[in-house]
Amino acid sequence: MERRQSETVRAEALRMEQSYVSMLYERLDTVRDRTEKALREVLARGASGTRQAAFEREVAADEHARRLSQLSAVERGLCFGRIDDTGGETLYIGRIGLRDDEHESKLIDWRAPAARPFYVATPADPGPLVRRRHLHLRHRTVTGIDDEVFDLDLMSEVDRRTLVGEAALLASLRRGRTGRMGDVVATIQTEQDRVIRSGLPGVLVVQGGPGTGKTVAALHRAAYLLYAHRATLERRGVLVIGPNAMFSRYISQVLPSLGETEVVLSSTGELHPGVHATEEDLPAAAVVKGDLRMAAVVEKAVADRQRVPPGDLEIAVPVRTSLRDGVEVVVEEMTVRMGHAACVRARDRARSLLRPHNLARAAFVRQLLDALARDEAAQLDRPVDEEDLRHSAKNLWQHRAVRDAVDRLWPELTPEGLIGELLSDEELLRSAAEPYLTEAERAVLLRQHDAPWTAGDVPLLDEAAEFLGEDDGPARRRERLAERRRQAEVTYAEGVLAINDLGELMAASDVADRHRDGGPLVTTADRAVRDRDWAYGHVIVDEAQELSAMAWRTVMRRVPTRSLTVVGDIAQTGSAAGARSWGEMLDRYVKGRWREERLLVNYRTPVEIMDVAADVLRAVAPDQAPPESVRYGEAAPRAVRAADTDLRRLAESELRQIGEGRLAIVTPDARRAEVAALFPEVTDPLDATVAVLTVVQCKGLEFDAVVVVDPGTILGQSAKGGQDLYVAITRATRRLTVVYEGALPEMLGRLIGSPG
Ligand SMILES: Nc1ncnc2c1ncn2[C@@H]1O[C@H](COP(=O)(O)OP(=O)(O)OP(=O)(O)O)[C@@H](O)[C@H]1O
Repeated sequence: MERRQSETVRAEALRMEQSYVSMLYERLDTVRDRTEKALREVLARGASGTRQAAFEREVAADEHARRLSQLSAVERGLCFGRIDDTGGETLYIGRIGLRDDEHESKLIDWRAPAARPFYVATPADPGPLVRRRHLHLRHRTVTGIDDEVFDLDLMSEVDRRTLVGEAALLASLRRGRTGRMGDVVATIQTEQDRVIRSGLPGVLVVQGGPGTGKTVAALHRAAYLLYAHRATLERRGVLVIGPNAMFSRYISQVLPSLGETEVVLSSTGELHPGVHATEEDLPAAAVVKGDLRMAAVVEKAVADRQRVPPGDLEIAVPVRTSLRDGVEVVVEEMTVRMGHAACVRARDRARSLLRPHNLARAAFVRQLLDALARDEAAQLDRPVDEEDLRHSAKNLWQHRAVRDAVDRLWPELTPEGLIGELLSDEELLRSAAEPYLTEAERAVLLRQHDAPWTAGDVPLLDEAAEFLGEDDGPARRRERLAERRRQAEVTYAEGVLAINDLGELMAASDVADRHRDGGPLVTTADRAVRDRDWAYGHVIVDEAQELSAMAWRTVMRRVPTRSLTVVGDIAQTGSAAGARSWGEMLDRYVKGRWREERLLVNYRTPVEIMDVAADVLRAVAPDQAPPESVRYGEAAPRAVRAADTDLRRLAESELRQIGEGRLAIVTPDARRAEVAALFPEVTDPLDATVAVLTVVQCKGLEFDAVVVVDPGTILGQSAKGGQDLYVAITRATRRLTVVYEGALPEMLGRLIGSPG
């Protein structure tokens, strides 16, 4: 009887919520229709008219198009929560804010201050709330509700619980993995909310064990910051740096699902425009490349390319040429000279300008040509007035031999050219590195000329770019011209915005950038990725424990304001050049000015699997505490002997167990190819049902079931092998199998009951 009554109450509540949610979707449709209509009208106005009219049309079209894509992005799960407070007020929380025609608020954006109680109320500290309700939607239908009633009389029973919306959270955690991270806007937890809404300025470090939602919280933080500081961030942009391109793809859908499409996702191997470094260095090379001494090595490598000849500079140049059969041939040559001491002076003077190498080159060339022209005039017994000298210098510059000589002495260099040659030429490397690196350290850097770029090369390329500067040739001139044109557009845009009273809503420079020359629209994100010197408004670094000291220099250059979110786990550091503490990497830049938030709850890995991981952590990093899991799993983790195991069969049976989910097989680096060959159908690991990955590759990802192959070799493959095993084990959301060779490592003893 009582049960039937509560079912009736529930059905009534569902009906009520459905009617509210239907109203919200109707409203969304209306706003979408209006925006679409406005866009169509603007486009229908055609391309004719004054420059101002064309400009206004472009601005309006772009704004409508952006709004439209945002409105489409929020279709799924538009509204997910409701709060009722002690004053009798009810608010609905959703992906965006919606108002009715009377301007009354119908849906609160999750990022608005008014939505905050939804995320921070706990039974122990409910704030003004009497109830929090989670709404579950399938398409536009309300399929369920979860209530938490903050009834003070019941507090003693529940006040130990700190999970927000526990039922909704657990339902979300139990879902099978899709290969792409999803947003968690409906179930953000209080400790994560603190991270997400922490202020924009300064450096926030988010330290937390595996599965504590560091990545997902950092991405929601990006969306929050864009909402709360749109004026600042839309112009300068937000950059999210992950460990590799696969990780960037893994997280790529979170921000669009929150209606934010303009955040730049990059990886440490892609921070230097034009280079996509996918390879990893061996640990010994990674350590040397990541060391700050490499900045001095690169500086010396540049200085080494500013040469003087061992004696006088002598260049044979044609004096007379004639045409034979239409081909110009040299009939007389002369040798023009510049004394050794003068060469040294020219080099030192060019260096003393303290300009980057490619920019100082012009000064060196000028002095060289001047000296050669004087010598030429003296030999030909010509008078030397300034005008003549300029003329003969210009003539000399036309000669191939002169240009070749200059290129030998002070070549125009690209970062790729400089670093590529430095690392593959024993002599260049010895000269640049001898003062700073030992012979053994130099030896590990040396590699083949055509070796692919590694992630560890990228900070070196970036460093080189600093010392080389852009060349002052045609590219630079084009750039200056473009900048002047841009300035003119900004002035023009300011005028247009003032006339139309839009000045407060849009920055003229943004408008000018997006509508310049009627060419393709250029977003902040587009411009930022292409520009090495771009200064972002905020940078989020994920898996930040892996960055070397040199990589931090590269990151810091991208954000002169030092507004950063640094996300990672010191206990998971796998790179030999990575961080042992946050202070070690950050104090150099922001000593005493970085703040830390800790995330302590693991939402990914069930208790039974986390117990195994905790044993590993205790053995390899006893000073680090593992996070606490929020739920129990469905199957006990197990260990099986490799000798008794057919990996393909094991994979098939795991896949049967997890149904729709995904399986990862994590192998030692040296065994990946051999294991991957057993699963030839695997293409993109993110889309495959079976992904065969090394530990580096699986970092940051998660899978319903994980098979760890040969843990003994993983443990031994580097000084951080223990951390690697910890990472591998904590990728599992439901099932873990360890396939071991010989004896099971002692730290995994729990898997077969007793150690040994
Ligand atoms: N509040 C939440 N609601 C629902 N799911 C959550 C929540 N927080 C985290 N998760 C889920 O937990 C899993 C782990 O999150 P995430 O990958 O962000 O953790 P992490 O701390 O970055 O882990 P790692 O250090 O191992 O890479 C993800 O599936 C994420 O969606």
